[in-house]
Amino acid sequence: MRAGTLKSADSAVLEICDLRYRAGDRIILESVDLVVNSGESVAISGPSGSGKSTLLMCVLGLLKADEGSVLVRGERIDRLSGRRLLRHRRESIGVVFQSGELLPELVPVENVAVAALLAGVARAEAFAQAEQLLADLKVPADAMDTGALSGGERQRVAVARALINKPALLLADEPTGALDSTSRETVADLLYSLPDRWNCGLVVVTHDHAVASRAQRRLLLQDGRLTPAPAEAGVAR
Ligand SMILES: Nc1ncnc2c1ncn2[C@@H]1O[C@H](COP(=O)(O)OP(=O)(O)OP(=O)(O)O)[C@@H](O)[C@H]1O
Repeated sequence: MRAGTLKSADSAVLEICDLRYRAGDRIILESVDLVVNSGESVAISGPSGSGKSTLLMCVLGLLKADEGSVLVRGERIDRLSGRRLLRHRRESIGVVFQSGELLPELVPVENVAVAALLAGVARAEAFAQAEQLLADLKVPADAMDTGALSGGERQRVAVARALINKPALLLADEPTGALDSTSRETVADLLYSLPDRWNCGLVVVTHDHAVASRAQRRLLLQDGRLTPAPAEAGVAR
């Protein structure tokens, strides 16, 4: 067993145990517990400032919590740093942000392939995989720059980029926040189809009740704790 690896349930891709995070004298995460299995979708809602992005940053290993543990695919990501952290993140986690974080002057296939290239995949293979994914997600691969695509198309490119390294865990932070209602539906359809199709675990942070309600489990982050969301959670901002 490698250092920092604990034996965990076979299907658990994310295990957070008693996570506590404090910023100055303010407690952001009081005690957060969460297990996400492969093939499962979880939506997290909560008031603005409740710590949702902080929680995702802890899962990515970008913020170190004061106490508690975060295992991604059985490995203590909270104990990794430097290249080992980078590699575990690249190999295990895909991320979709609201803004897409794409380079507008590149065509979609370049934006997607770059994530595979960074993970060490050979150029021809990276481009072939990117083209396949974009065809699967019905986005033109190289007809125009990414910046010229619609918001929904750009978000599908962002999903393709998050998927290209076949992550066990997919994190989406407000993935539909910048979209109109039609594109929102399309992107939500796509995201929620992924746990089944790719057998990944999906965590969606969203204020959108309609998007949250499609997850298998809906949770509310409030007062530093995750609890099952009441029916109306996700509306509050
Ligand atoms: N280094 C820091 N020092 C002080 N406060 C911080 C620090 N980092 C984060 N915070 C505070 O922690 C709180 C949680 O922020 P976070 O972005 O995680 O909330 P959020 O639930 O994602 O909010 P939103 O829904 O508005 O995106 C905020 O009040 C933020 O100002």
